Amino acid sequence: MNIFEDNINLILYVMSLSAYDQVLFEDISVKCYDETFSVFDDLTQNRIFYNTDFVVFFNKVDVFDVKIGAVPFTTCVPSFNTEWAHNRKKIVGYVRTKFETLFKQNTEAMHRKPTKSIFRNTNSPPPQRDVFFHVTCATDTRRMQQVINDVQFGIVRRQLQMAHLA
Ligand SMILES: Nc1nc2c(ncn2[C@@H]2O[C@H](COP(=O)(O)OP(=O)(O)OP(=O)(O)O)[C@@H](O)[C@H]2O)c(=O)[nH]1
Repeated sequence: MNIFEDNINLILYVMSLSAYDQVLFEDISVKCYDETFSVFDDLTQNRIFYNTDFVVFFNKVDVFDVKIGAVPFTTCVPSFNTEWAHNRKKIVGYVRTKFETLFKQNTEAMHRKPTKSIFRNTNSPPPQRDVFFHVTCATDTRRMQQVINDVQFGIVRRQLQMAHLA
């Protein structure tokens, strides 16, 4: 990954909620969900993003809703409670917890081990960042506009808070 800026405020991370039973086109030995968690893990470990907020979109929920009626989530996670294997709320909760756990672990690791910024010759201050989640259907443009507005509002509010103006 090549990054030439160190003042990135926000990363929009889009994952396909409906891909729980799919594997990568380029490598059929890798499950799409494993890849999405792994890339998020890499990004949130990267010290360049020590002050960067993340917004995770659980996208393609419309496709997910149709699929989950027929294909249980245990296809992806065999240990998942079979009673909830068709339950969107429980599944989204599970996926969200996975993302939150990675984010928390990696943020705490940055707190424990401050290192020199690669851009400035100073120690990085403790990370001040957060993660937010939205369940989306990108093709529903009206609803997406509301989500984007919420995200923009969140960015402005957070910048004001960091400047102690809100
Ligand atoms: N039904 C539905 N289609 C979507 C949604 N988001 C994206 N798509 C469609 O999925 C296709 C692939 O979208 P891209 O933006 O190219 O995403 P990609 O990551 O390159 O491709 P995929 O791995 O297939 O998602 C396009 O036809 C999009 O219109 C969604 O939330 N619901």
